[in-house]
Amino acid sequence: METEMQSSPSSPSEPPSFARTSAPSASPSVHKLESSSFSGLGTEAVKIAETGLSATERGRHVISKTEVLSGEAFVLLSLIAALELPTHPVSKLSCHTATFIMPSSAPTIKDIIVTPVAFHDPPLLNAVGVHEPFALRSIIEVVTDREENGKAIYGLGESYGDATHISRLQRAAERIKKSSIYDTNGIFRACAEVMGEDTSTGGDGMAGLVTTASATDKVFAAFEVACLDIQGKLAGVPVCDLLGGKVRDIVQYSAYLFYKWARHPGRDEEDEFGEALDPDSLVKQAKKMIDEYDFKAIKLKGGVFSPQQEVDAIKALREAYPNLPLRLDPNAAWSVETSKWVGKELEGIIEYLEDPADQIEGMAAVGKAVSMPLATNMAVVAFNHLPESIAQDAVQVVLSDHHFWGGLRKSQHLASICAVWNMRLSMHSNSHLGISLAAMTHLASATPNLDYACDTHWPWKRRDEDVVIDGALKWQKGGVVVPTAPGLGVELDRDRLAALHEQYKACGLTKRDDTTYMRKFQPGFSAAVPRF
Ligand SMILES: O=C([O-])C(=O)C[C@H](O)[C@@H](O)C(=O)[O-]
Repeated sequence: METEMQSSPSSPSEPPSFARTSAPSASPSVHKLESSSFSGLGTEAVKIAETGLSATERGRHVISKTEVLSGEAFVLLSLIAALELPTHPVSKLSCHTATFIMPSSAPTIKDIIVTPVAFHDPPLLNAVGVHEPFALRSIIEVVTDREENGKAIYGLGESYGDATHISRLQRAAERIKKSSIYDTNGIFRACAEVMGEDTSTGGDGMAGLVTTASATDKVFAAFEVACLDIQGKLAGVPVCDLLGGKVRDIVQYSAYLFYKWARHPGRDEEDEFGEALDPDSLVKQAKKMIDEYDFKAIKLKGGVFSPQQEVDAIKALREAYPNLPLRLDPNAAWSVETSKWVGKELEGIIEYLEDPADQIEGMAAVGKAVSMPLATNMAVVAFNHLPESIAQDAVQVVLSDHHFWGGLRKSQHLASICAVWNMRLSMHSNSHLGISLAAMTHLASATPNLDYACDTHWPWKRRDEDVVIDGALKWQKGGVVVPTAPGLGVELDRDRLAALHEQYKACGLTKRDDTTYMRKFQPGFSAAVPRF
């Protein structure tokens, strides 16, 4: 333990004022507690220290003094009582100003490892093209300076796998080393600084479907989740407890249907779902997913075929599943007029229509003409989009996504804003692995108004491909049981991580680009909106 007392010329009559400052980087685990004046405290401290009592007894003695001492004085005397200071150095406390250097209880970030991975992805069709044979992600391991059973305590995050995004994560990782794992505000500032210096372009990780989210929030989110994972592990509580406690034991997800090809052209592997290019095959797809997961809501990714075909598909799903809420999402592929037509056709059939038209203005125009709520994960994807959207009443449901809304706590800020402005909340997803599913589940479990069934791409992932040890995430009744183990509740499987990293290196992809891939097979394909 290091203690340091320094005198200074400040007036003894000034009230004590303390500032807790981060220690110099050379000694990251140490914090300074400074006082400009300790008028009268030296005497009190000496009296307590000289009692010869044990630390616990000295603590009690300090508590008995709290009625007469200011808060700052109480802090100082508590330190003396608690920190086993030997009597003789304390007796030298005849100064009026002091700086204590005490060991910090906050673990700091010792290292961050960002590992790009690739996992198999079926040829799922959307408005901008078709999924490539591999989905890319980045796995973020934040390693602390603390150990348990001889192993460093670490936290996990998961994010996009585009090379540009990975390079941003790596640069931010260097900047936030030595930060306290509790200082997520400081980590955010460091990410903002790094992004302020960034000149790279692209890296959205979503094939151009979401381009206006905050790059800082995207970089920060992965580190925030990892820090919360560590905080939960250290406190012995699940992440949902750090977010206010779970309000539901199971987080519901929707059956996320896609039009799809049977296999990637030129590749042998056929996935378990087969082709789905018409209403009947989509109903079959829904049945397969619902039989396996017991999903209680259905979402269809549209924007692929003519609006009439997609309306027919929704009507077929309604017939097959009369009681399940339905949603249709064409990723802004329709004009305002087409959107209005679809809205009228599907009145009373779908619970919300997701991103029918482009931008806040397009959504607001559609909203004036249709009766169902409009949802978005394209028009409103950052906090600075909210005022305009609210002013125009452009959307009634925001699809949160902690990967681009700045992590779990900022997603909860979004939830509060939605509650105030009478908007509802759902959750968006992209192809992802178990770390993201755990984070999504903790967030939704602890956010009371995030009460629509969330989106997930989980059923599209091969069961044997992940980076976490199997068994922690349990599917039940259409949802994921909120993990109760400390932190996110998932642990890294290093062999699987290594295998998916090798797959990343071998697959030759460096960014998600559904459009270029689609053009290999349909050279005239255009992702420009509106397509219909
Ligand atoms: O709801 C959405 O817009 C999405 O899920 C975006 C995804 O990237 C989806 O379109 C996909 O996986 O093709």
